[in-house]
Amino acid sequence: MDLVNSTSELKIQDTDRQNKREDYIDWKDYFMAMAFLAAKRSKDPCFQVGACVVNKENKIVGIGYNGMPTGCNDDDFPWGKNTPSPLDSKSLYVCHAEMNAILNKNSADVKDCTMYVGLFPCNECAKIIIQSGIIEVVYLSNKSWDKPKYAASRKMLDAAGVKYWQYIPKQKKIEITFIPSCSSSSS
Ligand SMILES: Nc1ccn([C@H]2C[C@H](O)[C@@H](COP(=O)(O)O)O2)c(=O)n1
Ligand SMILES: [Zn+2]
Repeated sequence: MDLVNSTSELKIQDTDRQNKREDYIDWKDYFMAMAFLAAKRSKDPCFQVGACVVNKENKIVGIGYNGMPTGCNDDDFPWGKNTPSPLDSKSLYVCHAEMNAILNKNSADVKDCTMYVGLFPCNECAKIIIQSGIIEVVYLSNKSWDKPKYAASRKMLDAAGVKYWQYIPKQKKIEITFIPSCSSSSS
């Protein structure tokens, strides 16, 4: 790029920086993205699920992902499924993302909060969601919708008046680059 072009490009960028950014992510994409980022911590080889609990002031009060309970070493406990012995199957051990997000809360309680989660909650998580006072669940995928545990989950959430709805993100992808933006505005 020659000097003239790069100077005019800089001028355009400087003018842009006088105004508020318009391409920031909205709250819902932000909270769902936080759930997806948390999921990246999961060691599950098949499903990485994350959940993010948000209060009425749009503050995150809990975040979690699916993983082995504290003290149960990820390398010693099984990650397989449908094993000859059920004792060797992850499902008896893994704490679901929803449960972890609620238990990890940094507030006194999660009453009247909304949960953002990558997968629709199972029946066990629905019980914990209801008992914790969460009033809304926003989920992205409902891949196992017809399985009994998800039907039971809906039945309980409906009875308890917990609202749930599928979120369609505004953007397909949110990229994180570990390079500061506005780095050329040195003066
Ligand atoms: N809403 C959900 C659903 C599943 N998980 C976790 C639990 C396992 O690590 C994995 C797959 O579960 P499966 O369908 O095989 O019982 O995903 C979760 O955290 N939250
Ligand atoms: Zn669950």
